[in-house]
Amino acid sequence: MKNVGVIGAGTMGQGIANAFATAGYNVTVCDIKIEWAQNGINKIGAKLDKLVSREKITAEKAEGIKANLTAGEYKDLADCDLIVEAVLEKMEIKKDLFKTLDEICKEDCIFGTNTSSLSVTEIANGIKHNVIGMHFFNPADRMKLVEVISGENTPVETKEAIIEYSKSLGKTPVEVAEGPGFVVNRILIPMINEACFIYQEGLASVEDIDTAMKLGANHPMGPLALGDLIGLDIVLDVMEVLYTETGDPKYRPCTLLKKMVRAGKLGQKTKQGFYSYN
Ligand SMILES: NC(=O)c1ccc[n+]([C@@H]2O[C@H](COP(=O)([O-])OP(=O)(O)OC[C@H]3O[C@@H](n4cnc5c(N)ncnc54)[C@H](O)[C@@H]3O)[C@@H](O)[C@H]2O)c1
Repeated sequence: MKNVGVIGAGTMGQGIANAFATAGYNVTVCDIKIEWAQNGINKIGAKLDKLVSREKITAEKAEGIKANLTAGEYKDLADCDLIVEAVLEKMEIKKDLFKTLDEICKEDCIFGTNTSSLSVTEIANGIKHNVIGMHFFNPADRMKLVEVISGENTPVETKEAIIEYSKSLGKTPVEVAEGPGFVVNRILIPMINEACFIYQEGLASVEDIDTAMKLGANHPMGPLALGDLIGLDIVLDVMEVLYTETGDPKYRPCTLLKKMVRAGKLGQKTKQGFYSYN
């Protein structure tokens, strides 16, 4: 079975590592410290144990998945066929990481980035390995979509390989050419921003905006509750990327959104956003 390295053992890295390990890949998880990588693996283990106790999977299956996961350091990634990075959404951090791995990984190893908004072409600039966007959705072990984003210099064979990897995880890949926000975030995040404007203009209450979109558009969740779930800081970050990359005023972030982020009202993770979570 192929060897996969997952870098960053946070929210997305855990889900991505879980998805690959469940599909039978040998997965090495890295983070800034090996203890943090191990901590991420322990959290995946706890999630699997919960599924066993709810009789969703067998204990044998859970142990098999756990056995496919190892915490490692970058030097342990030399034999990897694929790297998927899920470190912080900062261009310099992603570029530095791939520069380091460029010297370690075998020549035909593909470098996948889980970036939500950054330019794949820019991340790949100066890197010898082939780089591609492999954008999972949260929770990555359960959500079915993978956006496969080719940068300007991504070879067709690399794109085809990532489509096959995605299918092997039981996911549905969608091909996207590089553009800010790709498909999902280009549609979803401005919708949340628009809901912020509607609330800011006093046109409807938070609850009524969410009810309107749930019952009127059949969305499982209202846009403001969804913003709270994603994190309003992330929503703002993506709006700023859309705005600065395109220069199009239709992507200007709502002032209320900026104010809430400055006030530390980021949604569920700070227990206060459009709703209170105490
Ligand atoms: N959270 C989401 O819903 C979501 C969805 C799709 C894509 N993404 C993208 O996935 C990436 C990770 O997001 P997240 O929500 O998992 O973040 P997170 O903060 O939960 O996890 C990031 C992890 O990366 C580690 N890290 C930071 N710098 C590192 C470095 N130089 N080397 C190794 N590890 C490093 C951190 O210690 C942390 O464990 C981002 O690019 C984000 O835009 C996030």
